[in-house]
Amino acid sequence: MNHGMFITFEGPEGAGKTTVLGMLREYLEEQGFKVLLTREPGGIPIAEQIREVILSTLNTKMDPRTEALLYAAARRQHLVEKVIPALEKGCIVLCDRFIDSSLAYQGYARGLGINEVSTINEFAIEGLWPDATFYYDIDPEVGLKRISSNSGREVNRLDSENLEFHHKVKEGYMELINRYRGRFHIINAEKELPLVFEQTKTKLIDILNRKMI
Ligand SMILES: Nc1ncnc2c1ncn2[C@@H]1O[C@H](COP(=O)(O)OP(=O)(O)OP(=O)(O)O)[C@@H](O)[C@H]1O
Ligand SMILES: Cc1cn([C@H]2C[C@H](O)[C@@H](COP(=O)(O)O)O2)c(=O)[nH]c1=O
Repeated sequence: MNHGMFITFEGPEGAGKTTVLGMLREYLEEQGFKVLLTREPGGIPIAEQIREVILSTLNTKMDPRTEALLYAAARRQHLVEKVIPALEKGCIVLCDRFIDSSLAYQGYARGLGINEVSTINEFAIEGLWPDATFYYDIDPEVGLKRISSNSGREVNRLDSENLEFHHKVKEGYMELINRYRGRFHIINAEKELPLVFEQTKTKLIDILNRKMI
């Protein structure tokens, strides 16, 4: 099997992941790599429908465990239908959020417990942890300001949580970075976009070179 690389991108709201990912895809394709850029929750019709249910601002009564299970269900379908086939074709899969979002948002910030949320997600991913994860480090207030000044960006149910929740999300990520030291690569996302992109690109090239040795 010609196995590609699975790279995930994480961070608080408005950190710049989606913006950098678009630039990264263009750069990697220019270098001749086969790339799949996708996102969670979503990336395929079933998971995009689950995304609508989770993120609709109308669904204010959603129980935290229901929320965690829906993210895990969307993850499972997206992996089976899209991510695994692309990896089998040797693609570099760039995924905007993955399991660490569930661990930080549902496990830590919602208070369900990182270990508990990890258990349901291990059932969903069957051992397919990312090869590497980029964490875009930003003060949640700065990220939320970026989102509110972007008129094209809808504010979803999770964005609308209070500031305390968003600070907890960041704390949750700090826990994960301690837990999975070798996998995480931290990028200062408060810098200017060209610098954020350059730092990501340099680290990613290093990761790809090490894999090819
Ligand atoms: N380094 C940067 N400096 C200033 N603004 C930025 C930077 N990177 C991205 N932005 C802007 O911030 C906003 C949010 O960026 P983006 O959608 O890429 O973030 P995100 O991490 O994907 O957010 P979310 O996970 O909440 O969807 C956009 O308007 C984008 O143009
Ligand atoms: C995968 C995943 C996501 N979330 C949250 C994080 C964001 O608030 C939204 C997704 O919106 P984005 O604009 O695509 O970043 O969902 C979560 O709480 N748990 C997860 O597993």
